[in-house]
Amino acid sequence: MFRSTVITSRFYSQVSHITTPIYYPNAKPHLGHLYSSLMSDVFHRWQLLQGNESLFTTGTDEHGLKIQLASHKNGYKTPKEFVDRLYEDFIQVDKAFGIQYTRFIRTTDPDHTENVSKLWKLCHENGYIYKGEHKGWYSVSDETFYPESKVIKDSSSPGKYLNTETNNEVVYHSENNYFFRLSQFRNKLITYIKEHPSFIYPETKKTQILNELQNNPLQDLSISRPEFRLKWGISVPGDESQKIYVWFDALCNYLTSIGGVDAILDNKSNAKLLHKTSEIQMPREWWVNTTHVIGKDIIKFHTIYWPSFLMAAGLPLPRQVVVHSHWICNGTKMSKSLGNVVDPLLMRNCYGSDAVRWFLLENSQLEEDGDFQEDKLFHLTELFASKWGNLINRCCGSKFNLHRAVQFYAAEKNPLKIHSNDTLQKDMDSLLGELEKFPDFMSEKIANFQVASALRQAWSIINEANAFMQNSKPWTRQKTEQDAIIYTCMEASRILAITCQPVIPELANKFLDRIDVMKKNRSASFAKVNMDSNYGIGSNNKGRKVPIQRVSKRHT
Ligand SMILES: Nc1ncnc2c1ncn2[C@@H]1O[C@H](COP(=O)(O)OP(=O)(O)OP(=O)(O)O)[C@@H](O)[C@H]1O
Repeated sequence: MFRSTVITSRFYSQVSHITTPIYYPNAKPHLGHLYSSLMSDVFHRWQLLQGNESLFTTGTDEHGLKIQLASHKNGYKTPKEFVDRLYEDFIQVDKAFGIQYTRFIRTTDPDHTENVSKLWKLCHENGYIYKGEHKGWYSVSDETFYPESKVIKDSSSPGKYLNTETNNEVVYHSENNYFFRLSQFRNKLITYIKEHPSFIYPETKKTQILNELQNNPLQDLSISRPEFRLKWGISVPGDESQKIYVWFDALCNYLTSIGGVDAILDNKSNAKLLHKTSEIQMPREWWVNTTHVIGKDIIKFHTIYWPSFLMAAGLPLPRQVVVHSHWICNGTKMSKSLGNVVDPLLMRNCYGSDAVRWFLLENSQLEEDGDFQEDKLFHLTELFASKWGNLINRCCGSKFNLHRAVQFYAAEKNPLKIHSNDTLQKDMDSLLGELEKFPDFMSEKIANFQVASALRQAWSIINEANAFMQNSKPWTRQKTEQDAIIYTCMEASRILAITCQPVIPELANKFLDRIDVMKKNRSASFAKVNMDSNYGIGSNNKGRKVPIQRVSKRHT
């Protein structure tokens, strides 16, 4: 399921690999899944726009008891038939929203199952896995054992118990399992996190995990389940009576997707592990430049369990784990199990994929839960049409000549001047100044996964350009001043559209098409004032289509 063919890493400092969590295909994806994928997609597209090399992997976590039970409940003959049907829903959402992954990994892919066994064997050979008896409170829904201290009686159902972390039901169990010596990693993790202060991001999440590690000893972790209870999983190497715990299996996807354990250890491409058409050279370089984007619900698995598994296997750790907050609905986390979800496909059909993409990024903050409001999404589509679309329509009106303006100011490099009006000159200089700063501002925000403020800044520039157009009345002015105004406003649109391509790939390109920016002039290096001296050729011709249509609000 690779999309590209040969992936090289010529500039090691400029390679990056970004991942989403692999999602559990036990029900259709919702807006929360799209959000994690979108954050990763924007980061990946940004790297490509800069001419850097980037890999982006996402996928589905297809083993485990929850899938086994859901498949049975939904009347499927086997869990494989069930996941074969449901993973397509995730691909469909990715396609609908232009999520441009380089690999969609499924944990049932043969290279993955082989790779999980390898990781297990390494941890075992290094003495970090042993067999023992496991007693405790188990939640089927969370596939996790909880300590006694986190178990309470369910006040609404006598005889039932709940865990205090997720509020899901727990039952008391005793069984033989394999254990991972997690307890041995507490100090190693504390040291690593302190020495690599950006490993867990944002800062508050780093502090949370450090506090947790400093205040609580780590218990060894049960990493297998008896086959009679969990049929749908990867067998423990050398012991068919046990299946590997779903988190050990799932987390390993991040290694599989760029070549697997052996390839990373040897730092050689391992064609055998990969799909035949693709090859990743120097996989270790990609691995150490890997960023995991995750929701805060799975922070423990990615910042405690996963680094410990890697250390146990003698593998290096990824660069960073970026933890985002949740989209909530009716006061609680939007989740498949609760069903309190917003269907991304429905929103796309009503408002378009790019509007949803921009909306999710502009209305979210890494550290605060977000509330989805359809009214706001609709309002955004109005802004695209009435502010950005309208600015382009006006400058591309038949009274003006954008190409002439581009030639005069970009090609011939004449100074942009409005004579005898200091206020307008100031407005123009301010707009050009904002434009010069915008791409770097966006770059910094994308690197910090805080795109909202950059998108708000884009609106501020569009508003400034609209006000400048209105106040300067280009239709009343002589040619060179008229051209200076039209040119400045369309430089705003051009630079913003190039820079915002990773966020609104379709719409940005429609805007660029409308002002006849050549395809080869849409990379990051062109996002500078006066950088393109050859656009706008047919933009003021009569009969050109508007780049964006208004949409109606959905009746709810
Ligand atoms: N409400 C949400 N807001 C933001 N991200 C979410 C949300 N729900 C899921 N995600 C993303 O999906 C990941 C979890 O995937 P999962 O398939 O377990 O979703 P889920 O809806 O929580 O499922 P379930 O209800 O079955 O536990 C999160 O870590 C996050 O990346």
